[in-house]
Amino acid sequence: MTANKEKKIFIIDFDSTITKVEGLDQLAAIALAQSSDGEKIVQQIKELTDAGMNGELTLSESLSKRMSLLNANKKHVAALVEFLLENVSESFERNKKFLKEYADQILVVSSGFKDFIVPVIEHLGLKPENVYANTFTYNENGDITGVDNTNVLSQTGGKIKLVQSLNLDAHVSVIGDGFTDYEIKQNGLADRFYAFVENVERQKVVDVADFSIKSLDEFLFYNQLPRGQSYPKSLIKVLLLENVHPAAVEAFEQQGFDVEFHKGAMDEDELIEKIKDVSIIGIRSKTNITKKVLENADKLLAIGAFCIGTNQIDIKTATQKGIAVFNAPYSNTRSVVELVIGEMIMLIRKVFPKSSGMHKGIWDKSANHSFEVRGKKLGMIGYGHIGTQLSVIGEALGMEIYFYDIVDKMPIGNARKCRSMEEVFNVADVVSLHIDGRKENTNLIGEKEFSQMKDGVIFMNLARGSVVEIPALVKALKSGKIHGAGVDVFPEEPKANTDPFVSELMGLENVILTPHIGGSTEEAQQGIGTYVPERLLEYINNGSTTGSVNFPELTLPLLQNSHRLLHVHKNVPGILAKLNSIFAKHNINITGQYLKTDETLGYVIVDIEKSYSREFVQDIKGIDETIKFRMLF
Ligand SMILES: NC(=O)c1ccc[n+]([C@@H]2O[C@H](COP(=O)([O-])OP(=O)(O)OC[C@H]3O[C@@H](n4cnc5c(N)ncnc54)[C@H](O)[C@@H]3O)[C@@H](O)[C@H]2O)c1
Ligand SMILES: O=C(O)[C@H](O)COP(=O)(O)O
Repeated sequence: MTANKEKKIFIIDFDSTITKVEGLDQLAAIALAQSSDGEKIVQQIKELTDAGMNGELTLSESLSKRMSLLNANKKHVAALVEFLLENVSESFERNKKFLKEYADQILVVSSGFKDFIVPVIEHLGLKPENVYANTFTYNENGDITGVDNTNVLSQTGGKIKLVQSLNLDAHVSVIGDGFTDYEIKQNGLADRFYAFVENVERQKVVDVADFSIKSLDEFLFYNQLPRGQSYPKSLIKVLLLENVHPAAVEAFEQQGFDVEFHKGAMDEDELIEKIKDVSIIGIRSKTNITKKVLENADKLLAIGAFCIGTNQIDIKTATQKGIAVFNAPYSNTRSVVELVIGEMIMLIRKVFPKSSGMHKGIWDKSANHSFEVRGKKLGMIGYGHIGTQLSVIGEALGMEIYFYDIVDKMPIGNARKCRSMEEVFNVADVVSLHIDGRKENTNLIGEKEFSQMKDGVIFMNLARGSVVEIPALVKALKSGKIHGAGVDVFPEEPKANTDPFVSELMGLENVILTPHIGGSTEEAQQGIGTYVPERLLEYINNGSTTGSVNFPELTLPLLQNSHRLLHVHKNVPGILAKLNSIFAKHNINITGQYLKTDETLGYVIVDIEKSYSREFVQDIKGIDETIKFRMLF
């Protein structure tokens, strides 16, 4: 092209680019909703659309075939407009400011129809006079009869002819999802073609594109244009493992992140490979984020444990690398407590052996060795969120509560604090573990501890598999020392539901085995699926570290009319002075400053006026103790 490169024109496709769907397909779905073979016809129309977009059919062939199948009128078009307004691509909705500001330079060129395009682009602040598209023809009843055939866009090669006729003397960028969008560039009428894959990815189109973009934000970022996101979220990879709740996937996708979801956990080798381009990872209890994994995680900003326990994460290394870790400290507390109560009653009544007998035709009606929980002593090791909640409900069932915690805890209700585990073991009819999985707790309960318990005790572990020596538990069960056990967590757990489970506890009488489902209720998972992404997004979008398990906690005001500098550094004396001297050297006007430190980390947030130089940013990054540095605006 020989053109005035100073002037920039943006040609944007409509269907599946500005909106999430193809307008004509959707019109067919609306118009044929009541028809008996409607679904079949809609499918045919979709296939014809695709064939046109992929270049397998000429556009006029695709359009005329689709029109002959369509049976729509003005009422359906109005319903379509309503639908499209609800289904504008997220990144276009996000960047209305750019669209409005650059409206004179944006041309919407589409083989769709002005009848539904114009109301949508007006909603985005674009100009109707800059829309080049087809129009329907209607009869006197308002039924669509066809297309205005005099419009070049109804013909094969229509977009090329149209752009040719515009004689654009400018640097032209085309953004679209279809092959016909690429053809504008192919015919020398544009400088760049961007394949837009936020809604649909057509390989044939991606293959010929100069760039493939997952959002409008990416286009604006590459072209240094005003945008709603300082760094396009579609370039930020979020890896969600272990079947976290769909609410989590939705939370990230809604904001335009590049989300990858897996049902199972990943082992170390897989993770080492995967983590390289991941910025946020979401896991549950089965994925170990080890030192080796973290050594390969140079882009990683945050880890979300979609559960309570964080012992599967090497927190020390994460902190040294300036990676913030979040969890859901109480979203599944109640679910665990309910399972403990349920199992405790089943175990003390010996319900499971009786039930298994019944399935084999054995009728064993007897009260022998079956008890109520009322009046019994419930002993807990660990009196945190779960322990205290269990304390309340156990007491409501008429139990006496005893507990031991390494931290001094206030007893709830009539619960009694013990000074050692042994004191609890000596007195309890039911022992339940509610400690965390820190290294020091590995094999905390073994032969010695079981021997300190009362004969015929009920033992429950719904905390962590690593805290109990399984051979010792098996021995105590076989000897009758333990009357029944409920075990939900194991030293070795399958990574996925398809992997087998093996344990010495299998086949023992009055032992309830559950596959680590203490926190697996719809309610808990829904709560966690909302809570953890909220924390992660607050951190990524705003810098707030509310609820972080390893970062100094700071809840920051929303960023307004400033740029925010987030500086994570080793907590040694003099960093603030170094930062301030750089601000002074570059004459930076500070509009807000926040600082929080703990033993290892310092976290400084500075809001500054928008103008600053590249050298200023380099100077900040150059501070020796810098661990991580980000700018938000
Ligand atoms: N089975 C499941 O699905 C499931 C679900 C949720 C939580 N959990 C496990 O339950 C654990 C407890 O959860 P929480 O929310 O109550 O955690 P929490 O952190 O609120 O409470 C743990 C308590 O244990 C105490 N503690 C740690 N080590 C101890 C020791 N050796 N002796 C005595 N006390 C000790 C701590 O001081 C703390 O008060 C979690 O860490 C997690 O591992 C399992
Ligand atoms: O730490 C927890 O919250 C529990 O162990 C539950 O873990 P999960 O999410 O892997 O079921």
